[in-house]
Amino acid sequence: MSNKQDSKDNKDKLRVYEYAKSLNMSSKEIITILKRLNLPVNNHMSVMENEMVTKVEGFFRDIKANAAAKRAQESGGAAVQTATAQTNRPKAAPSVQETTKPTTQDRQGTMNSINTKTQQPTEQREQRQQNNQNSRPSGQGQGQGGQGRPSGQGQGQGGRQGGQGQGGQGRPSGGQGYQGNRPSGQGQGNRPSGGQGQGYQGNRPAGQGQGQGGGNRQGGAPSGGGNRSFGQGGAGASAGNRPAPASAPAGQSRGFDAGAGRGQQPRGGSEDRSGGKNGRFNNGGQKRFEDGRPGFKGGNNNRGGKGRGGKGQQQPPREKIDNTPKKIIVRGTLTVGDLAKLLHKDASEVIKKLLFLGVMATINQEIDMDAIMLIAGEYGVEVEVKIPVEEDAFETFEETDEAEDLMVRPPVVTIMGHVDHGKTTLLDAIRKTNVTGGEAGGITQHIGAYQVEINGKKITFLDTPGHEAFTMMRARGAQVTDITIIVVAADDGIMPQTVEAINHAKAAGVPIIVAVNKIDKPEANADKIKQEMTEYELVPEEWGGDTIFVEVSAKQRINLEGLLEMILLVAEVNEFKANPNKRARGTVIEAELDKGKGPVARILVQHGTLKIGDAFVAGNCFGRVRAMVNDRGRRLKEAGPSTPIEITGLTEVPQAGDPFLVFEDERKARAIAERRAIKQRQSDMGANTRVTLDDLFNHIKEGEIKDLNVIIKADVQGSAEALKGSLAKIDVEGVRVKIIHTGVGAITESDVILASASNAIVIGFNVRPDPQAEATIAQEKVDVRMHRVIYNVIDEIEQAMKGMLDPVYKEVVIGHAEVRNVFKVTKVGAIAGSMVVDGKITRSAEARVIRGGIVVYTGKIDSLKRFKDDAKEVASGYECGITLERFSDIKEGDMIEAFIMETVER
Ligand SMILES: Nc1nc2c(ncn2[C@@H]2O[C@H](COP(=O)(O)OP(=O)(O)OP(=O)(O)O)[C@@H](O)[C@H]2O)c(=O)[nH]1
Repeated sequence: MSNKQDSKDNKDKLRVYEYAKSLNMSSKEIITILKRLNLPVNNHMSVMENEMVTKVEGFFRDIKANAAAKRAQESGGAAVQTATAQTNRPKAAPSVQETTKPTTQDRQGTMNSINTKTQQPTEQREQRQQNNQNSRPSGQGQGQGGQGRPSGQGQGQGGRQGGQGQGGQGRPSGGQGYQGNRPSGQGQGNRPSGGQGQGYQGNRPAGQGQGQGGGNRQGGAPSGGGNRSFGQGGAGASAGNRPAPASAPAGQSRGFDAGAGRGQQPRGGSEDRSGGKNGRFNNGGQKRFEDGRPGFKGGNNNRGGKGRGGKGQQQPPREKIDNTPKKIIVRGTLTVGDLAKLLHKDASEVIKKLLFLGVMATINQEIDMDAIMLIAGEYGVEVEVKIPVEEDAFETFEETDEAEDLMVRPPVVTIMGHVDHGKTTLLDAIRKTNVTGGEAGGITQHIGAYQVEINGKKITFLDTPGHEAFTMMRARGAQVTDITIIVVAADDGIMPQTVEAINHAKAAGVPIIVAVNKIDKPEANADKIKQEMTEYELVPEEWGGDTIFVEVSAKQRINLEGLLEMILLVAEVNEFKANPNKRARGTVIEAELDKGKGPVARILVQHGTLKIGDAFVAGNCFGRVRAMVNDRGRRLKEAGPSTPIEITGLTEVPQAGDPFLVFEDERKARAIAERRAIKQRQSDMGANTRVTLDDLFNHIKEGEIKDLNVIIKADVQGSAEALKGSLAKIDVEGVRVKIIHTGVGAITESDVILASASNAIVIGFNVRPDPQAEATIAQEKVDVRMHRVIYNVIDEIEQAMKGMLDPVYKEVVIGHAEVRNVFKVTKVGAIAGSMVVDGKITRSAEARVIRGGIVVYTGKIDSLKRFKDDAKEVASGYECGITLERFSDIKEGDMIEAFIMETVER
């Protein structure tokens, strides 16, 4: 019971938003007013007690009263009239509330709904209808109205809303319509409840009262020239309709009010319309209300007034409650309606402003950023543009930095060159050459890259020499290297891999420094190297080119500083910079599953600063930086641009070349990583079915190709790559291996699901499935093979692939028998009495009959007999009787050739 009661109470409670809606205001506006009145309010759901409603209404009333007073002061006679009108009004208007309330019909509606919740709507509608009917017929009003406001008036209200009585005004008829109403208005005067017309006017109290007063007067007066457009229109009409307007002051004033109301509000048109639809008077009310809220539509009102020719009656500026926001946040384009909402303006107002800017737009039309800026500028509102970014594909965008935020960062260097030319020796020599102060003697740790310091400046070297790693990174979209060093042994010269390295560096557009190594060797000839290099457009500076050549000996540690200085010089010229004061972004250089630490990733921070505790996404994995160590094994709290570090705190093992970005929290990082993983899987699966033009011919040529889809999971990236390479080389006719996914770390549930969806087998190399994956494997019946030796994997796959092939058969002729006699036996057919002339004839063999060199039959042997007994086989030199399946046209002299189909080993 009590619950019911509660819910009933709840229902009966008036919430801020409901109240605001009833006034056609925003909750924010009401909240602002409530706060201004020191009334307790939290948000739009706060309950509006009756007392609060009263106070708010009092507030409106005060505003209007003030405005009225001002106007009264300013315009003498009119004021008197107004006063009269007002004093009259109470009589006409039965309810005090109505007369005193500054608000609108809407508001009344609300009040009604609170207090009485009654018949008004119906009554209104009826009235409205009357109005309409009344209004239409009469021509006068029109004429005047028409004159009053050039074009607009009729329109808005008139035309369509004619329906509403007000509309009536819109159209000339409006005036009349209204007055048509009047009668009822008056009638209402008599009937307390009736009162919309009155309510209407009642609401009007001050501002409008005045305006109308003026209007009325004029209407009433012989001169009748309505000063106020509408009011006048109305007045005129009313005058016309009603013989003695003056005698019915209240009525007039109302009539007027109404007229004025509309007249003043150009906007009214649209609202009227809606009102019209609802069949309520609310519109009128709204307009009034708007009048009442000068800040809101004051401008329009004024304009409207003028438009309608309110010559003499200049409306004094009204007080405004300015609820225009100071700043709006815009994400991309907006519709006019949305912009209007953001600006707390009427859409029609915005549309009008757009028109002035030369843009014709409807409420639902999208407007671009420029127009948004202009409109907001018109209201003095600041616009903050937030362009939403595709955070899932975070590697594709990068925050732009202001020039002043950028700071010089260490260059990142990769060493490339031919086998045995000394890459590794050089990397090791450099690592030892210069140890950052205070860290000498620190145990160097392999983290995929290291830093050295020379002349107080740092250089970062990627530890994996060779262009394969370099290009693999690049293929994965990671541009990590700033400078490449091409090592050439001075005793050897340019070799194939030297050329490849040059081409890879050039393709990446990365500056090249040539290190001519092994200069200690007696047979070293640096000039020969330089000469050869010119063929690849690498011309030494001393020969007029722009390539830096440095002669070094990695082994003897000769001129290593010279090389480092040259690196710094190139870096300086290229101005490698980054903004250290933002979230970290980088690239995974290596990653693995460490037995003790779990997944670890070696990362090169490229932008921003990575800190302990940062949540991040690396490829399709996510995590929170638990610990960070540098190449000296030193624990770091943060790492800036170009710093290589090893981090723990990942949930899975990412891949080398994966992009890395810090996000505000782990939840977001997880969500992004998961979406990236799904996307990747989808594209992996899509890749299976996708046929490119390049591929098309192969597909056609291969006819029905068979793919063995394979997913590789390995303990380290290197093994995964090695397996991938070896499997790709398996050559079994008609079948090929398709690696659909490779990864480092345990076999996960998502691997198994991918395998199941793409009918793939999973190869685990030195890794095991995790517990969830185990369950899914059983459920999905996925073939998972665990191996520790690469050779075994290849062998197993090769076998499996052979098994997939359709068996290939070869025909083997086993013997011939010559037909010597033919016996026809009823029900049996023809028996060929034959002599086996070579090989043998077996019961299970197939046979063909050759007559004069032509095959006349191929089929199966039906029976083979030796005398009367069935025989399994009959050897050469023996006679036998043979019948053939469904063939009895055998003739003497025919040769029966027996053959079998043998499977061929591949
Ligand atoms: N004399 C002399 N020998 C050198 C020098 N630099 C490297 N070597 C020797 O050259 C051989 C190959 O050196 P690595 O550093 O392994 O060459 P690499 O280019 O890394 O070779 P891969 O790793 O196979 O690609 C080793 O025996 C080194 O000792 C040098 O400056 N002078």
